[in-house]
Amino acid sequence: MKKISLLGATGSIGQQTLEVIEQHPEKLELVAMSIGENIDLGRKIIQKFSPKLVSVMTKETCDKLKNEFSSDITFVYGNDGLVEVATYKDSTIVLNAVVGSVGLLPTLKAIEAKKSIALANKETLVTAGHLVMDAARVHNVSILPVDSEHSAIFQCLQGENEKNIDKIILTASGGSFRDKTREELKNVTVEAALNHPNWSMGAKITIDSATMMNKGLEVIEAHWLFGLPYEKIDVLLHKESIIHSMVEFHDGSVIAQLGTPDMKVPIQYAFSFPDRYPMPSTKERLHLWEIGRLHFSKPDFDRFKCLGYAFHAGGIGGTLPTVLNAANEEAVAGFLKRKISFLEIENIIENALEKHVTIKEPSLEVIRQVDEETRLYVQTLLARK
Ligand SMILES: NC(=O)C1=CN([C@@H]2O[C@H](COP(=O)(O)OP(=O)(O)OC[C@H]3O[C@@H](n4cnc5c(N)ncnc54)[C@H](OP(=O)(O)O)[C@@H]3O)[C@@H](O)[C@H]2O)C=CC1
Ligand SMILES: CC(=O)[C@@H](O)[C@H](O)COP(=O)(O)O
Ligand SMILES: [Mn+2]
Repeated sequence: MKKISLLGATGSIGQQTLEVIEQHPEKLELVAMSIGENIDLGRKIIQKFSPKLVSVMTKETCDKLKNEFSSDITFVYGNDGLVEVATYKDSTIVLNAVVGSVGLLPTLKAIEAKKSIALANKETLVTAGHLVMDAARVHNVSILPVDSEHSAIFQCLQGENEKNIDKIILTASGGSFRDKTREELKNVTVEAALNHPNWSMGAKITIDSATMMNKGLEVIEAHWLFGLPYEKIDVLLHKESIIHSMVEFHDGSVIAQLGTPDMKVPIQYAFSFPDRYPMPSTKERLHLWEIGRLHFSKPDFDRFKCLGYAFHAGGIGGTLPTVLNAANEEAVAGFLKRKISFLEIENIIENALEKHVTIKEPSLEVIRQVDEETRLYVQTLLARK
């Protein structure tokens, strides 16, 4: 039985993780979880799964829920609460599905507590990949990718010698506006941006997908997970999201992982690895004859500027990816609140990157400082709008 701590149970990945747990009750059990602001959904999850430990965002919510539920359930709150869930004594694996760099500290603490990490929260690796991967090495802990592309690459690499990799090829749908020109992007709405062609996901990642910052974050995530230089990481536009990514080896062979666009597959693989659990018989399988044709093209870096910013920040390293991530989180929040236009997201990120003087090999304290300073800088820009 795998005992799971789930960070971000009320989100898109969190909900799909709970479905996977329900589908395999003899193998998977939820023992601890965190929720954000969605208290109503949180209540329903607690009633259904009876976790032993629950973290919420505020003391007020914590006190309220303590009065509603039996004393068998412990309630905690805030960033310390996230860490308590991540390090809960009875859990063996932590699935981190919170959004944003708030996921960094719980990940590091879970690694120190020797929990396996199933990582959906890509911002953690973008912000401080060197700290996370070093900690995983020191504590001999596995980081199992949940992000669909990285799970695909991880699956393609099973039984392979990493020295034979020529490159990895991350596929990208191109997001909600993949067929629009830059001129047409000037007046796009939040609603249109939230309408991803293939995946149903949380708001922040759906906007990232539309700017292609999602793919940029994934390039940096891949660099850390697979220990590859940026020259060996390619991005390929593939609008159907059927091939989830590929690895090209030095004998010219290319191995790909395919499947319908369904996050429950990589979530489940992170739990079942190195085994595989069967897919429920009710679930639709991949029928390539129904799809007919798959399409591929190279991304245009002038069209998708965020992709270029991510390769640049990743290549320089140090604190620059921290700035990239924090500026992006704040700019996307500003767009979702309708303070700025879609194209202003990339202008803000470019400004923040240009202004920053990179610090090499930053400590956690420096990462936190740079993250906070960048957020304040972007908030100042947003306040002028
Ligand atoms: N959705 C997807 O298909 C994929 C997502 N990912 C990555 O997985 C992560 C989660 O994405 P997704 O599920 O879409 O996001 P959602 O926005 O749907 O969910 C985020 C979760 O985090 C919680 N949360 C948000 N802010 C805080 C905070 N400050 N403190 C504590 N909890 C918080 C939310 O709580 P509440 O809702 O209760 O406020 C919710 O449970 C992201 O890093 C994303 O990039 C990667 C691949 C695919
Ligand atoms: C499901 C998943 O892993 C997302 O990160 C997805 O890849 C987003 O799609 P694009 O960024 O390719 O549009
Ligand atoms: Mn992805």
